[in-house]
Amino acid sequence: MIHVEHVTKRYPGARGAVVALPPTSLDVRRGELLCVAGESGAGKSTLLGVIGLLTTPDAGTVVLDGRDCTAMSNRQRDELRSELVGIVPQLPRLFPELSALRNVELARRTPDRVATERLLAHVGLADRVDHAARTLSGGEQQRLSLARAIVNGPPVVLADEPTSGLDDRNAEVVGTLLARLAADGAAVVVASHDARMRAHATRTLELTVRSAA
Ligand SMILES: Nc1ncnc2c1ncn2[C@@H]1O[C@H](COP(=O)(O)OP(=O)(O)OP(=O)(O)O)[C@@H](O)[C@H]1O
Repeated sequence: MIHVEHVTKRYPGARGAVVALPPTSLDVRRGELLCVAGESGAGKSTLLGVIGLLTTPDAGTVVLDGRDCTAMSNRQRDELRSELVGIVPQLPRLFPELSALRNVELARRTPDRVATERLLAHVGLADRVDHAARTLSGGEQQRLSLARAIVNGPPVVLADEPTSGLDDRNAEVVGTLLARLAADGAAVVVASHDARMRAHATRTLELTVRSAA
């Protein structure tokens, strides 16, 4: 489902180029949960951005569901992303004044209140359906963010540090939900240096900080 070959990314810096992502290759099939680990600055978020077609690599190839994204226009990339990819950002991006239900319904391609309530129950928010997002706890907001990302059943799910700042109970809930998505047939990639998240992975890829040559 995800094929990444020799992608790299650098940014210009005051003291020479910054290596945001060293040459990286990976394959993730449906049913797998890959944990991308590595110290701060190793390129985990950059790699997720490249896979999610938000960041264009300097070199290398990204193929999603058999479709080579290398030469795609921004519009084609946007369309493919909305068709295939669900992204759980590091910090939940929610509409704070809107209810949990509205937050998910706005992300849904075809409105379906009953299905949204079922999804919210699935992520443990059955009793928070009508609560404004801003009134939810950090763990609840993270689960709501996950619900938004998966509402259209994307075959590719990318999550950036989904357990950071969560207590053990919420971290376990989020890790279990992501593992279940993989078991149900998604290709899941999680950027995390959290051992609690790594415990749910079928595989781990360790990135290391590189300095520009
Ligand atoms: N837009 C950008 N412009 C300049 N430098 C960037 C940009 N994005 C990332 N970088 C640099 O690239 C490197 C990798 O960043 P990235 O956010 O991918 O690391 P990370 O492994 O996700 O780190 P963390 O665990 O702290 O979130 C860092 O040195 C970062 O400062």
